[in-house]
Amino acid sequence: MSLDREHLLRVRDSARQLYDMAQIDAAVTRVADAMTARYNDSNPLLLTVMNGGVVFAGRLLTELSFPLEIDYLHATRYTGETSGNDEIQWIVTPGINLAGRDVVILDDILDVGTTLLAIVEACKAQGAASVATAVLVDKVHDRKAQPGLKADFTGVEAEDAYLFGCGMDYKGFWRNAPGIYAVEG
Ligand SMILES: O=P(O)(O)OC[C@H]1O[C@H](OP(=O)(O)OP(=O)(O)O)[C@H](O)[C@@H]1O
Ligand code: HPA
Repeated sequence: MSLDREHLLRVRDSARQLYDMAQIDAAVTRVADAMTARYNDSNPLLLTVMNGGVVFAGRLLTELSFPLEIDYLHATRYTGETSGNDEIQWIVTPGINLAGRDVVILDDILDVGTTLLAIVEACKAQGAASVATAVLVDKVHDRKAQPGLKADFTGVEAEDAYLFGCGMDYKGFWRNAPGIYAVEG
């Protein structure tokens, strides 16, 4: 999507930083430690949800020192907008056979949770032995798809604002922003 450059710069410059990269890296290390405690004796398959999961996955993977495989999928329900559709759209499904595997889904954000729930169900339907979820950010509000819905591994919690940075986009941009930012106004 191409958007007015001035608008994009204004959104970035007026945003409020909620977490800087030092705080993000500390959170990623906590997630890595918790995943190590659970998967140290197995060889899970880590599935990154593109596009948003790319930064989280990149920073997490080198902190894990047990045998693992990676693959990715691309599912979206926001498609460059700031509010989502009820149905998720599958663009790429995992290339590796999930049957009998311990699968861990990696994504940037658990917002309503519709996306993660659909992906978990799809992995179970393909015969995964177990399916866990890991997100960099859990947005705190009472609109979760299921009451009390949580990921198995969570980096940080964030307030109920539209967020960007560390993989999360504002209308397709600023996934590259270093840290987590709340759009103002
Ligand atoms: O919990 P939910 O309310 O379902 O929202 C979370 C999902 O929304 C974003 O993906 P998006 O559809 O924007 O695709 P993207 O990864 O390409 O940004 C994000 O990466 C999560 O996958
Ligand atoms: O706050 C958000 N920011 C970016 N992507 C998202 N996908 C769901 N919620 C968000």
